[in-house]
Amino acid sequence: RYWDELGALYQHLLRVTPKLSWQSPVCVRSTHSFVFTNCTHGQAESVLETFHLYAQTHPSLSLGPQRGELLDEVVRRVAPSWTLELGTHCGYASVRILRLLPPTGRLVTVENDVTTAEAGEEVILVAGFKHSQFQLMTCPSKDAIPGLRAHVGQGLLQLVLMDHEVGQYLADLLALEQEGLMAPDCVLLFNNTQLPAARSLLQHVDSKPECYTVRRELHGLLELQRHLLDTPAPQGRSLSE
Ligand SMILES: C[S@@+](CC[C@H](N)C(=O)[O-])C[C@H]1O[C@@H](n2cnc3c(N)ncnc32)[C@H](O)[C@@H]1O
Repeated sequence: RYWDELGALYQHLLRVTPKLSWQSPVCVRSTHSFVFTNCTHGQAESVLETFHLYAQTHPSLSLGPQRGELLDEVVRRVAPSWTLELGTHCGYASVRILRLLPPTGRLVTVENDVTTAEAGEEVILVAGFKHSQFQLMTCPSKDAIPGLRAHVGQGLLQLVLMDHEVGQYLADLLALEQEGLMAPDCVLLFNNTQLPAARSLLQHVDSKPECYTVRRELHGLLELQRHLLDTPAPQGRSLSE
């Protein structure tokens, strides 16, 4: 029951303790090899179950089943044509998203670590998805976002999941706005918003009630709804309440 919290703490430690960062590739290789060896290839549900099995005995950076179910609910509701994920890791959330997309739905997922990106891409392919359904960009999010307009088109992102470096969330949200990438009613999910590094994002959202409504914040996963330009802002709650 505490693995999700341990995962968030582990991720936080990796960020604030550079000496520990050597453990990150070890975690990636071990996650990837466990999933690759034990799942039924071509079956997305089996890939997800194997991630869960791994997380029962190892710290994991994957979104996990609890937050994963919230993600599923959002993907089903939004049925997005274009989804952006920042922070692919071993492909757990990518697989969750891809298995629920409508037939024409596409996922762009961004991972800045080369070894991790290769592992994540292999897991997504092993789950049975094709390069025509997803694109993995291997670069920091701040470099990926400016090039996305040519790929995705203006105002077409309907779902964004930020699950990378929490301190980067606000800068990336502002960049998505500046590039005009999000649809007017785009839904945004931010993982680990309980961490202190998310404070600037939460303050920004609180200061822009005319732009964003907080739909909910559960298990550290914050869901925001961008407002349609021609409709009044729905009544949301303040994050500082
Ligand atoms: C918590 S893990 C993502 C978990 C993944 N969404 C899942 O559910 O399996 C965070 C990942 O973000 C990557 N990352 C961190 N900062 C990044 C950045 N600025 N741009 C792109 N990727 C980043 C890390 O290398 C790591 O693999």
